[in-house]
Amino acid sequence: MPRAIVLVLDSFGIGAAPDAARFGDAGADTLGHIAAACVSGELDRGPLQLPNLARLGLFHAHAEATGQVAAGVELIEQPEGAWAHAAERSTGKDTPSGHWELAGVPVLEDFGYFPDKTESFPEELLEALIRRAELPGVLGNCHASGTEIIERLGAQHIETGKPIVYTSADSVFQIAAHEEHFGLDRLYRVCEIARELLMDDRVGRVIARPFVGDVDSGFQRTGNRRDYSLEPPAPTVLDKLLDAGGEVLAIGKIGDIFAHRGVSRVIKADGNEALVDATLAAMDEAGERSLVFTNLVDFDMLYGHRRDTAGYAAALEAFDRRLPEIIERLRPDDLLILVADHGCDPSFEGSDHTREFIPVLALGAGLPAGSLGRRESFADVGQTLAEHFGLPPMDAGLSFLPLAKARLEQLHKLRDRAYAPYSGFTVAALIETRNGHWFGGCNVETAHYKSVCAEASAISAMIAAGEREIRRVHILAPGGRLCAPCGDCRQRLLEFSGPDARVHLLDNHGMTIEDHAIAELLPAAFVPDDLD
Ligand SMILES: O=P(O)(O)O[C@H]1O[C@H](CO)[C@@H](O)[C@H]1O
Ligand SMILES: [Mn+2]
Repeated sequence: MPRAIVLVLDSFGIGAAPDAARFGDAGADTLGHIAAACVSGELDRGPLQLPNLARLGLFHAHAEATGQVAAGVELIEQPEGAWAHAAERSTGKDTPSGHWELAGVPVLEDFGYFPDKTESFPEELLEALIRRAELPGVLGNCHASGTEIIERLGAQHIETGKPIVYTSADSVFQIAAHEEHFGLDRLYRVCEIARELLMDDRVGRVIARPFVGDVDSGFQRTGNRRDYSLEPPAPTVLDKLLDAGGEVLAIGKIGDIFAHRGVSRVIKADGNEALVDATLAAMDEAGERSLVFTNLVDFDMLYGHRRDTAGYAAALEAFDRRLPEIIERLRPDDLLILVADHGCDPSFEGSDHTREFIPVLALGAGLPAGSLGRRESFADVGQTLAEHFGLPPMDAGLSFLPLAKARLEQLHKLRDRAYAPYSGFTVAALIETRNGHWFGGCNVETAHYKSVCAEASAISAMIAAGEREIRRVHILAPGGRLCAPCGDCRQRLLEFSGPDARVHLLDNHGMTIEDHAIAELLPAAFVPDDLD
């Protein structure tokens, strides 16, 4: 029975996304700029050493995303993993939307933001918070970096008892307070009240930012951070796995990010090393049909937002050294996927996230090594997980697993049975419906040369069985060559397809050579509404 291990290297982008300019992030490249800084001499160190990530195809993915090989890197001949670069469909570039999209649910409705750099929060909001949480007032009320603002206002906070509230370009309301002087439980309570007050404004997260220390020794944030997130807007692959009797082990801040929905167990650990340890322990004990889902937060929190390129490089190398321990623990049916949730280029101006492609590095579950190209959405990861666990398909995303063996055998059989004595061009089509059922067809020729295409015959089988909605069509042509549906069949497929339905043109091994939205295959189509 399948298991999956998904690690999110928080903020590890691999090059500006096509829409980066809209976010003020043109030219961002977290990995590329770290690699360049390492060889430039400015960090007083040698080239970035990530041999194990390279073996999974990391630098190949980066090169395909940016058109350039990262500085100081020589691409290895044959990576062992399957690699891709993926763009984000969600409208934000923050942690919740990134993770939810990875879990199959892109967030197309925007979150609520506080764009003003100072006096950022509405007066009524702060008044309500002060009243309900019985506070003497608040400090901050601006955009800030979390470490800088506690240095600046920590002493005043201790003196006045007023918590520090701040935000950033993300949809966040952050509250920093001293663990001993203010109290950790009290801070959590204040955050819960703020969460309630910010529900209607769709603010993605309220974050508790406890710290310790004093003016003389300086202030340090602790591992007791807590995120109070909105709930994902639709069932994620986590929810679906749980519904189907599976288990989700949420390591680090994953539980918080999904508002504890679709999570069987929360495992907290402080820092990347401890998070990797927790992941290894979870891999040892996770049963069949489990998802081990880890967020490695240090890349983002300690280095990306702090614009610490040397620290980011060292943290990547430290993770790379632990990667073999994870790979060694994989069982034959396990699928390992390494991804990120957004970028946070440490060489970029400001201290915010950057809109970037993320790497998708996958290993196991029969996935052949090689490039999986550009993925149009992080949701491809969620769809892949749904397919891996045999769950009903997600509404968004495209699985990058090859067609399951049994389905591929069915396609080959259908193609063998095709009746094409005149053209010799045998084709098979396999339709997957929205309800998760499958219907096959092959082409049938006749002496008067008016043949029935494979797609048409599969559609007939679907309709005869009482189903009407196509989700995907898999097409296999002679020799596994590329063969797109003819004009007639595009019209037929469109008749029974929702906007997300796709056609996959497969090779003999069941890998997608090309895939298209069915709607895009027939622009300016004549559709049922035109008859009204
Ligand atoms: O500067 P700190 O407090 O680390 O905050 C950062 O962390 C938040 C959550 O990831 C981001 O929105 C960014 O503002
Ligand atoms: Mn972040």
